[in-house]
Amino acid sequence: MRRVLEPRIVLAGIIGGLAVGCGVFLTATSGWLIVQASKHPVILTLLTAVVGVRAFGMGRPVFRYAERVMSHDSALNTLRHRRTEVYRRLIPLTPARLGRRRRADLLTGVVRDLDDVVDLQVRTAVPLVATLVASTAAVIVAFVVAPIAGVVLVVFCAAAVLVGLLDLLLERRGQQHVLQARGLVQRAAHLAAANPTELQAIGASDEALRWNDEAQQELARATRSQARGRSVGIGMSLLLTGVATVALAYLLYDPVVAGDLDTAVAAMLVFMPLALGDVLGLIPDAVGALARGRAAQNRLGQLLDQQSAVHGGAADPVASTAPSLELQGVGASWTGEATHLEPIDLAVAPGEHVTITGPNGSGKSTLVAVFARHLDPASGSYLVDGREVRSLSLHGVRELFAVVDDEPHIFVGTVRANLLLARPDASDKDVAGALVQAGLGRWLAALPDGLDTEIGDGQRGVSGGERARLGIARAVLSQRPVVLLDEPVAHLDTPTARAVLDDLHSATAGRTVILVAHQAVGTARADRVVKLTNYYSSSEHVTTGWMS
Ligand SMILES: Nc1ncnc2c1ncn2[C@@H]1O[C@H](COP(=O)(O)OP(=O)(O)OP(=O)(O)O)[C@@H](O)[C@H]1O
Repeated sequence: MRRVLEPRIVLAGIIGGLAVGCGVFLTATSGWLIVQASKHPVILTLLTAVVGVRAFGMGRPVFRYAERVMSHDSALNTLRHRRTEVYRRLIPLTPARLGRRRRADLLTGVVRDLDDVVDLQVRTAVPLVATLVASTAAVIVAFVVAPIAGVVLVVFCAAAVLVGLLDLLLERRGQQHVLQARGLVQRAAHLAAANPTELQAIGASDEALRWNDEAQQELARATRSQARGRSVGIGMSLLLTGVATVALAYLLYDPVVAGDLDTAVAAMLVFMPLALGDVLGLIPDAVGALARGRAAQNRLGQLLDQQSAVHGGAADPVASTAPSLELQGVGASWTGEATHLEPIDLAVAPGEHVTITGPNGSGKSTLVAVFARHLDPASGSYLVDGREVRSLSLHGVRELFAVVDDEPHIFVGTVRANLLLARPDASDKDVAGALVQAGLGRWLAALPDGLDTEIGDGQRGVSGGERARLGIARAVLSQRPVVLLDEPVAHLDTPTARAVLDDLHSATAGRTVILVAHQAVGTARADRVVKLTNYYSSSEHVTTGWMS
């Protein structure tokens, strides 16, 4: 709450209160002016009210503008800091604590949640402070002019707050339903869009479309029910405004209650609930944003409050060229409960090219995660250049490794920008050299704008083989001494996979390579093949005849 109600946001709320207050007093003064004018008084009597109407009329947009500038400036500033903080807290959790959600989905969810959290300032705090300021000012004026009008306005405001609480309750319930339905739509759409050929092959296209239809219908139902909740809130606010206006008119025109109150002043007071109705009408939207923001805050808390799966020390690794890597009885677990990598002894010499094979689920990717420092060993020792890895700085050790997975991400942007992620200060010559080494020389030569060619979603298509090679080119460009590859050719046909791996071994001569691949294609040019099994507590080593 302290982070939402920052001083600048409170100030913006007060300025917003002046803006909506101007609106309330503009309506009220207009009421006085119309009734007073109907009595044909001396024109000077009306001048003060005319000046008031002009001042309130001009004050409203000026204060509104000032409030918008200040609140948005503050919220964007908060967003900048919170995003940096969230990314800083996400990095140590990657990948072990992020579950099996696709990274893009996770990031989209985090960004959306963060927007909702920061919206608490602009969409909840500012309107609520503004409503409080304007309604307090209106109630005080009403009390001073005619206490009975003050009482009616207090009851009106209290009832509006109760309606706001009811809105919050309905909004919270609807929110949950909408989020579940949105998740369902996302999963169904992703299934159909990402696997059209596979679905066709197993004759499940119609079933996938039906699932999409059902998910959309569920989302429509959830959205309709949420909108119904909101409209109940808005309808009740309007009803309250009507009741308060009629009640005030009835009371103020009753001489027993109002005494000898001037009719023009009575008109001014009767207009007040109408004008306040507009102000209190901000409450349903504000509580909607409050429910969304709180739910987003909880989700982010659950994600970010997790303990990191890796812990490093303070010492820097000294290796600038390929380090020696050694696992002594290293086992690992993603969850801390089951064992996902049986204890293994494995020493990798500097510059050695090792291929890891084994059946599905034998822990090949887990082994890569341990090497890359994405996961701490659950048992045994992992030594880098003979030093226990947990005594070395996490950042320093991670900098030794270039990691390539089975689906290297192609960002929307130029070929150059996609490569420079690996080494931002690389020259065009280095970038082109890395592409040539990864077997993309002819591809680069055929690109219409060379390194400036746009690739990624909706841009120039990149085939599976080209994508795998782009991942390898990034690893080559990074100049990191150890390259870890987790099934980089998993989605390629055998001849293409062989060609890609051939280029990989040539491009990384002199560097250490640890490659997870299938026996059929990944072993030909490796110095050594290590086979993991599900059943034994040690790995089986097969040495091939080929040496780099
Ligand atoms: N991020 C993760 N979170 C939780 N469990 C995981 C995670 N990654 C892998 N596992 C579990 O660890 C075990 C070993 O999986 P791993 O992916 O390392 O095997 P693999 O040999 O690479 O399998 P595959 O050939 O199918 O890729 C499996 O039981 C898997 O469910």
